[in-house]
Amino acid sequence: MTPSARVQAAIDILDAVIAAARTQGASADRIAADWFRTRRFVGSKDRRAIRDLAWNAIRVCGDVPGNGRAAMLRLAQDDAALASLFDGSNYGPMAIVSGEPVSAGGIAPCWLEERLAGSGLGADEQAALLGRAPLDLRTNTLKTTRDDLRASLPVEAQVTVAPNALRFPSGTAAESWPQFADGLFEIQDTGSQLACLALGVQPGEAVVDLCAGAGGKTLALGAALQNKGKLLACDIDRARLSRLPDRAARAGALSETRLLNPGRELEALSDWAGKADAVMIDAPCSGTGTWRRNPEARWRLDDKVLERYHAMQARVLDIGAALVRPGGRLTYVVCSLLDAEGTDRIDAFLAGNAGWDVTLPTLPAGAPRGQGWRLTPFRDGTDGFFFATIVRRVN
Ligand SMILES: C[S@@+](CC[C@H](N)C(=O)[O-])C[C@H]1O[C@@H](n2cnc3c(N)ncnc32)[C@H](O)[C@@H]1O
Repeated sequence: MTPSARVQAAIDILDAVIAAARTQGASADRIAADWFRTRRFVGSKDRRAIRDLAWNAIRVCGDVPGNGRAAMLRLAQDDAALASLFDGSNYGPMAIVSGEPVSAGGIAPCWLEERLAGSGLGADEQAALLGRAPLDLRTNTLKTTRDDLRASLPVEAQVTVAPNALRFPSGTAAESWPQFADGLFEIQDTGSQLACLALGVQPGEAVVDLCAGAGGKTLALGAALQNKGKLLACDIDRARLSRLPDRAARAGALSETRLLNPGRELEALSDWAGKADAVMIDAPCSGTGTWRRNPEARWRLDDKVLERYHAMQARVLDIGAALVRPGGRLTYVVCSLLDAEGTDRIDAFLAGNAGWDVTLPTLPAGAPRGQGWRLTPFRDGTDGFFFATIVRRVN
């Protein structure tokens, strides 16, 4: 493909991403994957270049752009080489017309930038939300050690502050390595690994991962249990949860999965009521802490969407709390840095439920925020997370 044709391809993908953002349709990742699947003639170098162009354009447009061309023109404003590719050549974008619409820049829609600022995130912190994330993996300590894994890998790795983490440049194809097929590691951000450590799981405990999804955190909890004890992974999403058993088998992690009926979750969990030593609640959230990976997610948010998340967060907290034994604990996690989804949810829970105490984790990164702990891309070099651990009093 010519460089100009790559730009037009990125504009076409952007048009689809923008339409999907307006209608809560497919994610940008999904859209790009579908686009490339139906154009097998596009080689891997072209794919990478097209994707980089589209994602960079998404990053520089704070609010939903009018269309893909206006978004790409925003990127081209600070990049003369890119602007010169608007040359009207075959398969390339039409030449730039003076005065044509260019999307506004920014970190996020204005209302959302205000909420981030109100949640204690200054300009540097906000800008870092849109950086490029490295690729982190978690050594599966059920099968190997971090040092042995590191020595066996084809690419040089850095260690991070999480005890089992290794870090590689963005775009590293770690899932193609044989060590992945052998279950020696999982792809997991350092922040997510630290959030799992906050639950302090010990071998022999009875642990529930209430919002397990496809099991990213479940597998880390299973490794902490050393397969001694009980681990139950639940979710209301059949498709996500159904991916867990194969992953657990590859990792050699013992866990039971249980699909919950939305609105009737506790009926299916009656055997666990008041019995769990530890409950992980990786709650559904806006994902403001993962914009490095999904920058278009900020175009999908509005107050209604946020309110839906708040209701879901309150609900999973109530369900999880009902499972904790006296003296047991619960860690509430969101990959969002908005206080409304983090410390405010814990405040609301504690205001409505007597008999719980907050405990702060001891971790090698992050800092206290309200009733919990916060990790940020700018300060900690991880995805953005808030988590809080609360302990149920014995009487
Ligand atoms: C942030 S995702 C979990 C990601 C997963 N823990 C991981 O580490 O990959 C939140 C999950 O909560 C689930 N969820 C939402 N409401 C729920 C409910 N009432 N009970 C259980 N799971 C729920 C969603 O289906 C979604 O999979």
